[in-house]
Amino acid sequence: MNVTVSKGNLHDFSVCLPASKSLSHRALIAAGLSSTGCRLHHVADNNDTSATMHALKMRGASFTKDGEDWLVHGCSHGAIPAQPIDCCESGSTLRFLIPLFAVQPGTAAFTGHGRLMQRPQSVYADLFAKQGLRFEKQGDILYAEGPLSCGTYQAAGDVSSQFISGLLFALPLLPGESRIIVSEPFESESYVGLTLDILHKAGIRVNRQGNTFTVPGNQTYHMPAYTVPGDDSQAAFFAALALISDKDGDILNMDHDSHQGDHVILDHMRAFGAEVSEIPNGYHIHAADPHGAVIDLGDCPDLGPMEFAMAACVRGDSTFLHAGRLRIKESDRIACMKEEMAKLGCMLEDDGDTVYVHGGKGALRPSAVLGHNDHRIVMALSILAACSEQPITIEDAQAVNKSYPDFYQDLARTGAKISYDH
Ligand SMILES: O=C(O)C1=C[C@@H](OP(=O)(O)O)[C@@H](O)[C@H](O)C1
Ligand SMILES: C=C(OP(=O)(O)O)C(=O)O
Repeated sequence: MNVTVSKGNLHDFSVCLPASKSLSHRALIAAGLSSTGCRLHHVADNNDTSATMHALKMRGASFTKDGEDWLVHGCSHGAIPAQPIDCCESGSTLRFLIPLFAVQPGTAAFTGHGRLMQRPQSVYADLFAKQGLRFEKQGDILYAEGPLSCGTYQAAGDVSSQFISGLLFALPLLPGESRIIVSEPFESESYVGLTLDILHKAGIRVNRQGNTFTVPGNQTYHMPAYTVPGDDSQAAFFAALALISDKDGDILNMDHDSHQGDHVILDHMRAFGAEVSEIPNGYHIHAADPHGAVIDLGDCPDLGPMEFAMAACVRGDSTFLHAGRLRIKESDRIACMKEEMAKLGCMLEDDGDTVYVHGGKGALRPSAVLGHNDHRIVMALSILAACSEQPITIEDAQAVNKSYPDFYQDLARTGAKISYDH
């Protein structure tokens, strides 16, 4: 699908964020492991969370829709399906579920689409090899053998926190105590915090001392009823729109007490010269004095694409530190943003782990841009287009379905002009 976006009648706006994708995955998993049954409210409905639900069904959980809620009946030790488990394009689904299917004997097969099966699995590859278990990719199928043993798991912290979250979900189901020791730098650490929050709600005990997580075995999940909060990662798009377009934006369904690492978007917005104030159920963003900033993306990589684009439109240059892992997401988010922003006349340079964006861009050069099948690239480019007098066409725009299927409906409520070419 191609979508053409321009400024149209852009005005002050109010947008209500969808439910958090990260917390939805976690709540679905904790519920899918609870045999006591559980009601989940406001679960994010997108391709990634559907992949997690589908995989949990293959493991033996059942999900029934009751109005807006999901009623979940789970099981702690599920079946290993004969068919490959299709994780679609979701890194979270694949990395959270590999160890869960490996708590029992047998070999589970996983597959995926887009770039998923090329994204790194080195942390699990090493851990499975140490236990003499098969962990092997043949074409687009990954085979992972169980049973994992209790004991000590040494895991690199600089590839993806999703490996640590995956182990934290699975190790409580093993018969004895385990320890995970994460090496520095421990990047995207806040996401492990979200996993611990959900485990705690589900009655699972984990003792954390620094980078060492001690997990008693033989535990049982009891996920209580839970409402998934709004998605702070998605706030970046509309906060950036407010800053670049000089329209005031109310961003609703954003928890004031959020533990999501991407809540830091509010601090980033202040660093870029926005005034941010608390309002009931969210935040008000006002572009006071937009200018460049120095931003650390180590704990919040998903904010990168939108912030690169925003940085091009403000006065002065910006620097993004610890950005290297953006290369191993749904696309190489540094190379893709560089390529697409160049088409619009914006300049991004990179040097290893650091990205530099030259600010001060006035009118964007009208051009068709590619979304590279990456939802965050598509949404970042669409926000730039919504600030442009000239229409800009974004190709591959259906990628928004990965995390935010209603993105264009919400963008249309800001007054931006949007047309679709299916
Ligand atoms: O645990 C999670 O929900 C996620 C962790 C992050 O990945 P990394 O840990 O690989 O950075 C983030 O980029 C991803 O979108 C969601
Ligand atoms: C990287 C992302 O998700 P995942 O790793 O789950 O595919 C994302 O949502 O930007």
